[in-house]
Formats: sequence, C-alpha cells, structure tokens
Amino acid sequence: MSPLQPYFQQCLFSVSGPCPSLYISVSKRSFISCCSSQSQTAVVNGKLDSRIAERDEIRLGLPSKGRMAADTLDLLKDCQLSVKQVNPRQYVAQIPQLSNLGVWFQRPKDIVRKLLSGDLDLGIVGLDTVSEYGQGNEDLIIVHDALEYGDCHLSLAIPKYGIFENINSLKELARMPQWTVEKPLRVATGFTYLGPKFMKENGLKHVIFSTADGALEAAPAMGIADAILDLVSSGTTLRENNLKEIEGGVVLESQAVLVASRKALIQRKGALDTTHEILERFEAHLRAIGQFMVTANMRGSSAEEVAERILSQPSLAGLQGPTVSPVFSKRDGKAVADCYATVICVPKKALYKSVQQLRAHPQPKRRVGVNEQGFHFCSSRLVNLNVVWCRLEVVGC
Ligand SMILES: Nc1ncnc2c1ncn2[C@@H]1O[C@H](COP(=O)(O)OP(=O)(O)OP(=O)(O)O)[C@@H](O)[C@H]1O
Ligand SMILES: O=P(O)(O)OC[C@H]1O[C@H](OP(=O)(O)OP(=O)(O)O)[C@H](O)[C@@H]1O
Ligand SMILES: [Mg+2]
Repeated sequence: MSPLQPYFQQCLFSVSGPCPSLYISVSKRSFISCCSSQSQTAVVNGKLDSRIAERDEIRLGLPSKGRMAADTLDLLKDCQLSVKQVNPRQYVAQIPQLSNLGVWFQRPKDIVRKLLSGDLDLGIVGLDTVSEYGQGNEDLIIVHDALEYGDCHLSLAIPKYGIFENINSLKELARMPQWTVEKPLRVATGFTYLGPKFMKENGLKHVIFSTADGALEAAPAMGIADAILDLVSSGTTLRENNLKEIEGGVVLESQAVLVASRKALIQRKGALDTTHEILERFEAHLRAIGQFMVTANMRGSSAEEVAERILSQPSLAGLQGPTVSPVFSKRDGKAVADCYATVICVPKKALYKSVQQLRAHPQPKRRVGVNEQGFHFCSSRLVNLNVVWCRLEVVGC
C-alpha cells in the first residue's frame, strides 16, 4: 500500500461520484490531492499520519528572512541563546546552549504548516501567521504570547474618498446600501482564512475576497477592490495610498510569539524541558527589559535603619527591595560597617526620579572618624540572567 493511500481514501470518501481530475484541499494539513482513474499524484505538505516523527532532535523553526528574521535572532542572543549559522543561506543551525535542539530556518507561514505536519516542534512567528495558517488547530499552543517585537495589527481599511468619505466604522460600512448579492463588497487580502471569518462574525453578508501577495493598498485605486484587509504597523502605507482604518475594523493585534506543537510537547522526549528552558530565558529577559538596579551607598547606624529610611519615602516604598548590606572599612585596626550598600529595582521610567529621591534623602549626622561619604549610585540594566553593571553616576565616595 502506498504511504499516500490513507489520505486518498479519506479524500475519495469525502466526495461523491467519479473524480476524473479532482483537486481536494484538506486545509488544516495543507494537503492537495489530485487523482484520476489512470494515475494518482499528490502534493503533501508534511507527514502523512498522526504519529509523531521518530527523531531525537527537537526542532525549532525560525524565520529565514523578512522583517521577523533579524529581531528573532536578536531576542535569542539577548537570552544567551546564540544561533550558530555558518552562512545566511544555510537553513539549519544549532544553539550550543540547547544541545538536543536543531534550528531550522523557514518562511513564517511554512513554520506554522510544519508545526502542524509534525516536521517542527517549536517556532517563532507573528501571531497573525499562527492565526491565519493554523486556522484554530488545537495542536498549536502559544507558549509565549508577547515576545515584544513584530508589533502590528490586521485591519480593514477603506478609501478616504468617494462613497467612503463619511464611513468611519465597520457598522457604517455594513449598512451601506451598495453591497448586494450581485455587487458585494470587494476586499483584497492575503488573509483568506481570517478575513471571511471576521466578516461572518461581524454580520457582513455581501463580501467577496480577492488575494494578492503584496502591495494590496493599491487595489482600491486600481479599481480591483473596495477595501483591503492587511497588516498595519506605522500606518504609513495606508496614508500614502489614501486609505483609512475604521472603528471596529481591527481583526487581530499581533506580535512575535513562541508557538509549539502540543503533540510534540507531549510525545517528544525532552521537548517539554527544552521549551521550559527557552520560556524561562525569554521571561527573564523580557521582564528585565526596562528594569534597572540602583545601588546607593548610604550612611546609617544599622541596615534596618537604612531600610526604614528608604521605605519611609512613599515613592521608593512601592519599589522592590531594598536589599541592604554593610560596607566595611578599617577603623582603629578593626573592620567597621560605616555605610550600607542599598539596592533597589526600579522601572526605567522611574529611574531618574528614584535617583533624585535617593540623593535628596536626609543623611544622618556624620559621626566623627567616619570618612566623608555621600551617595554612590550605580545603575544596571538587568540583561537576562546576567547582570551587567554600568555606572550611572557617582556622588561622593
Ligand atoms: N508592517 C508590517 N507588515 C507586515 N508584517 C509585519 C509588519 N509589522 C510586523 N510584521 C510581522 O512580520 C511578519 C511578516 O514578516 P515577513 O514579511 O518576513 O513575512 P513573510 O511571510 O515572509 O511575508 P511574505 O510572504 O509576504 O513575504 C508578519 O507576519 C507580522 O507578524
Ligand atoms: O503600516 P506600515 O508600517 O506602512 O506597514 C504596513 C505595510 O507593510 C507590509 O507590506 P510589506 O512592506 O511587507 O510589502 P508588501 O505589501 O509588498 O508585501 C504590509 O503588507 C503593509 O502593506
Ligand atoms: Mg503590504
């Protein structure tokens, strides 16, 4: 029996009558079959049965090119997961820190398709791509839904001019008398799954979609479409083509996500642990972005007294910490703690204010014999698991 046989049976079963030259699309598996009474040919994207492919390697799919590619490598690098790619045209690579993982560079939509077919176990792509090509398949699990790059939204846009001049919402668009069975609203999009689904969910009945690979914003001016459904980030392309977004017209907010095959996580040895490790590194890095550690050497009679002074400051009290540890110096031949290193964690936007507040902090009366010391500040951006210190400013010390 040919390995394709189960699929042919499934396809033939699902249509009635003879099929002299028949195309059947099983969309979730991106499977196209063409058969005739004389010959059988098939184009199959991925595996042919539901068992998980036998291999020791866990496979991570990364965008091979396009706007997600460089940012994805940057994120991994920031998480100390450096992808060793010999040259940009080589589609397989390794991450030395994850010995059982192989990296495969693929186009974003193919990453999703290959997750579904079992040829990849993990992938990083935009949520829009997962939603469009995953089509709600329950095998896809979003492991991390906000990797904080690739931000954009999928949105319906219409011309600013002509019959649309006073149309500013999806409801108004739906109510326009122009759209009938004979003359539906024509929408150009690359999102042929999400587009019709969105229109149906929003009660727009008379809609027809056309598709193209790019430069969709030209379609209304060319007379090919009335509206477009495409990704928007800066909004420049819409503006430059005299198009506008409308209220209620956003289909999806998107950014880069880490997505996994549920089957692989459950069945493939080591997949769950590796995913966990990647996830933890991402989390550590993303949480640390924008967080600064501020160290101030402060005078005080004890660590508790210094901590109480810091915590008594309302705007510092909400911050994490402080960690207070004694700083020793030699006095009369003895090691004496005469100031305390105080560490607090502050969000980037509060950094300047926090440093100002620490500087303005009332100092206890200096004791005789104590060195003349003021504050000593450092600030560090918490870069993932490693803390890289950089000195912000030094006052005194
Ligand atoms: N302004 C934008 N336009 C398109 N994609 C964007 C934008 N901003 C962020 N993105 C993200 O980048 C992804 C597109 O990347 P890229 O262009 O490499 O994809 P692609 O699948 O190779 O596209 P194509 O097949 O059209 O060449 C989108 O899926 C989306 O998640
Ligand atoms: O809101 P903006 O920042 O202007 O970005 C949106 C545009 O970017 C993408 O196109 P892309 O640059 O990939 O070109 P294409 O349409 O030819 O694929 C997208 O399809 C929009 O056209
Ligand atoms: Mg475009």
